[in-house]
Amino acid sequence: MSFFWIGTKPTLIILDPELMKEVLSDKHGRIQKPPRNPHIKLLSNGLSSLQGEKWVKQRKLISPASHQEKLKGMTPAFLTSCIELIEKWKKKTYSQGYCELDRGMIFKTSPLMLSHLTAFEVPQTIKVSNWSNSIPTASLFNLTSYRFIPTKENKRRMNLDKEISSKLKRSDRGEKLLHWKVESRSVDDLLGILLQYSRESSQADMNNLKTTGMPIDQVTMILYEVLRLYPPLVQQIRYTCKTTKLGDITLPAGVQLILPILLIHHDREFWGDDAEDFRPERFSEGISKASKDQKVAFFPFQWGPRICIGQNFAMIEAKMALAMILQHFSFQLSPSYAHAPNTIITLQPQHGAQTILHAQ
Ligand code: HEM
Repeated sequence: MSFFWIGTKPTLIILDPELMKEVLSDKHGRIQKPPRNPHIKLLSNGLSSLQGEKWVKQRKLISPASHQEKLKGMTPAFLTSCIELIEKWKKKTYSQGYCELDRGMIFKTSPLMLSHLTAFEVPQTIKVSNWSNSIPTASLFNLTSYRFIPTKENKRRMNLDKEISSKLKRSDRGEKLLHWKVESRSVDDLLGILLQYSRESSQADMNNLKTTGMPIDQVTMILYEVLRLYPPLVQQIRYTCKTTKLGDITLPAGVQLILPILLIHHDREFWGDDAEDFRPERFSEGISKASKDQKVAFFPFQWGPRICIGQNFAMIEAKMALAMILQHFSFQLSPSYAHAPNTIITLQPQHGAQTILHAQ
């Protein structure tokens, strides 16, 4: 633990994963998330920014949709999305057998993805990928009214917002979703909508995926290792709102707690001398055995009651997408790629992730 001041805020950086878990597991309202500034609220005004009773209510409402069993039923919908993407890439590679892509292709706003994210009320994945250029400017001018000034970036953001809303309104599923949101009906309704999506047409591809025997466990391992080296959220901030005992020390109210996820994910003390290397095999026996002394030092989805509600969803979707894509294409970094991870709310490649895609 190291203690210092940021401006007028007494701040504690927590470097011990056990203490980090303690902070994130607080159920007594002693430790909370800091209030968000209005620009961040624009990006994400759903569950992740709620506190107290409102959070408890909404989390309870959404939780059933995030359980593994429920999500399994959504595989046809995931598959359809992947097939659409593969078809698009096949067209691009058709003439030369390869093409160069930049990041963001996967996050092009497919109706399915829109409905997923809206369902959980986390529009940030889409919005961050599209708005990333506007954020540094916004954070420079940390003024509540800045977002209303009709700058080029603000206009782009407003248009994107309109586009997303109108896409949702146009599609049948979208209409149902909006209805669902307005009336707060059961989450099962939403899953029903997603399940209907192309159930029959994608069954053949599901069978195909099974017979080609992709080493799905290895795909998992790869995803974990990527999330260890490049966790989308590099740190979490909390603050004590009451006197709080943490480990051996008692903190007064008003102490800012910084949880440096990225730093812990790269710490040799927990991951060994090869902490900087990309070595998916370290997860071959699961998360708890991946780090030294079986201490869990892996927090890409956070921990405790506010753990990412979309983690199963994200992992299933990513696993399936990767397994399917690798059956049709191989990847190679483009010579124009420059490795420069950068944080604009989430960790992302500053100059893009130019990749050469080869049709198999
Ligand atoms: C690799 C992908 C993802 C990662 C690494 C990730 C990570 C995280 C993290 C670290 C948090 C805690 C944020 C905080 O407390 O400030 C969080 C919260 C959340 N995530 Fe994710 N997430 C991912 C994908 C998703 C997806 C696909 C969804 C929805 C379908 C989702 C929905 C949410 C929600 C609703 C919360 C707020 C939970 C709460 O406050 O109770 N996430 N996520």
